[in-house]
Amino acid sequence: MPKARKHKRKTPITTVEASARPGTRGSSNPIATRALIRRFHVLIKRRAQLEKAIEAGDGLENARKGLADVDDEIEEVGGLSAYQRMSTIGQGSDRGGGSEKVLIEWLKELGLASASLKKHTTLRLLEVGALKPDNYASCTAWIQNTPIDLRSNHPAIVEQDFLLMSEAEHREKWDIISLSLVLNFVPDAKDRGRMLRLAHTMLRPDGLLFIALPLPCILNSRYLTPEHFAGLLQIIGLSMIKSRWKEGGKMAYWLLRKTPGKSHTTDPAAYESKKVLRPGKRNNFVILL
Ligand SMILES: C[S@@+](CC[C@H](N)C(=O)[O-])C[C@H]1O[C@@H](n2cnc3c(N)ncnc32)[C@H](O)[C@@H]1O
Repeated sequence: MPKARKHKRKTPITTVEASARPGTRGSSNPIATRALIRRFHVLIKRRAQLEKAIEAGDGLENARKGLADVDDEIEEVGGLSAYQRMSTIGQGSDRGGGSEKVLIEWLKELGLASASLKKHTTLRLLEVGALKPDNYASCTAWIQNTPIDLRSNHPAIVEQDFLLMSEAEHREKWDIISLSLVLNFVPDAKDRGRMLRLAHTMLRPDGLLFIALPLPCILNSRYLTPEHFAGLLQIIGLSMIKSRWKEGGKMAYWLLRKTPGKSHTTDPAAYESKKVLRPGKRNNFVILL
């Protein structure tokens, strides 16, 4: 466990740009929006580290003080609700629209829309990390969406932590699960791995998992490359059927199919602790089993 660092307060994000402040309707400044999103990610990661330190009894006094400081700053920047608002604004414009467009396009390409319409059935979709209740409103004839989020900002979004959903209750229940910009929000690398395994359990045989991540998570991480990520997915029992990103782009998308058996071609030990795969000035994003 790293020592609790002396907390040096940075300039509060709320002073960066007035239009990005919590309670303000929108930001016309994408730099301020991205600054808040990035700072929020740093704060929740630090928070998770401090909570672990407290649990383990490491440097208790410093860790408690650090946690109180982090909580103060999270509150100062407007908490999860400000983060969600900035995400809606920032990512929408960064991506030219929500990632649901990519998923819908792929499902249509696979013939799933027409097959469901023909059979008069709907695909059960669990949308994890839903900022809006109606992302799939154009597909209600063939998709029955259940949007969930840690913090619901609409009555139609169920307030639920995906990591706390009952495995027994949801085993093989879902046709599709969407984790769009959610794995990178989860502060702990092992919890990210747990999230993928849980999604695998909750999908019906042949079910589909959709993942969206900011491109630097795989193209500019010390610990994760596209190939390493593909190996991890294989171990969990997810085979890649579609992927999309371009050099210089902002986002990466994957569509994965639950496979019956887990792959034994890759050594799971390679995914249990982080290893530097590319040195240099890079980010630390990683997913561990
Ligand atoms: C960056 S937003 C992404 C929203 C949207 N899916 C998109 O692609 O734009 C991440 C959302 O995931 C939610 N989230 C993170 N971890 C979660 C969990 N364990 N269970 C449910 N929602 C979660 C956060 O509360 C946040 O609203």
